[in-house]
Amino acid sequence: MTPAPAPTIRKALTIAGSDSGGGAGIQADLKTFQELGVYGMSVVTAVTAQNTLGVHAVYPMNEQAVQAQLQAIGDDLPPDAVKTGMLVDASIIEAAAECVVRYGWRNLVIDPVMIAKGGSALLRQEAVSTLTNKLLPLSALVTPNIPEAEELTGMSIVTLSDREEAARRLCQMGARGVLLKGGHDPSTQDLVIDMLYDGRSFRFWENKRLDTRHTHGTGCTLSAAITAGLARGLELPDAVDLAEAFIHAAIAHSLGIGAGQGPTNHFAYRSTTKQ
Ligand SMILES: Nc1ncnc2c1ncn2[C@@H]1O[C@H](COP(=O)(O)OP(=O)(O)O)[C@@H](O)[C@H]1O
Ligand SMILES: Cc1ncc(COP(=O)(O)OP(=O)(O)O)c(N)n1
Repeated sequence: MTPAPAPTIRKALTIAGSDSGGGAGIQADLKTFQELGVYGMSVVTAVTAQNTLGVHAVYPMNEQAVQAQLQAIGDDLPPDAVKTGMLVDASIIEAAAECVVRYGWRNLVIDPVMIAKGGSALLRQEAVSTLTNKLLPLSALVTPNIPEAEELTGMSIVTLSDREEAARRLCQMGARGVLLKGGHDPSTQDLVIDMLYDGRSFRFWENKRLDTRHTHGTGCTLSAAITAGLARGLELPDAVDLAEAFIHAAIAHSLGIGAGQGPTNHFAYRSTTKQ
């Protein structure tokens, strides 16, 4: 009997910080990749001592350690899609940008992580301009929440037309696409509205706003699910569709662990959806 052909293994890389509590960062990304059938790889930029009560300490990796991890991936395991999360400082952003160019990595999703929900800084303020100048122009998609979009564009975002203007500006700054997330918008009380702009048109995803405190790592999980979709060969709107379903299930069926703001449930999508 002829053996069945080997399945194509799709690979995704996350360049991000470690969350010891497992709800955000590298851990959330790898769980999401695994759940969506993509082989996950990681470049660790920092180790955080973190749980559902907050970020207790941050230990950045040195630049050489980050470069060595990037090179190890680039020389042997070309990813089909790449996402970035906590990038700490300008030197790490530059190392990541340099490898994206050197190895020709496509499907780059930037989650411009700046401040954890508890208020801890995950990116140095002076590194924001390096992110916009060096990494943004290489991206297929940037996924800011509203405060991050305000920081990146320098404009305040209150209305829906502000959101559209911010997305246009981010594309003018070099991003190919923008997913502006609505979790932080107080004006939509019963709904969360995420908006995709591809440089030409807008598309909206409206979901019921779930009444839960367990939303730690939602941004990481959403961007990792989009990255997994792109690695699997989906077009951007279809990858966002998949990721929206994944994050909504993960929040709706949260695990309820920890005394504070707990993680989402990365198993929920698989266990509630016919695959
Ligand atoms: N209470 C909620 N109910 C349902 N979806 C939510 C809720 N909070 C956030 N989301 C979704 O989680 C994702 C992350 O949103 P957001 O909170 O804006 O970003 P971040 O986690 O980066 O701060 C988005 O897809 C958003 O729609
Ligand atoms: C190591 C690490 N990376 C990113 C975050 C931020 O996660 P995010 O999904 O944006 O939101 P919160 O987890 O802050 O609620 C993090 N906390 N740690």
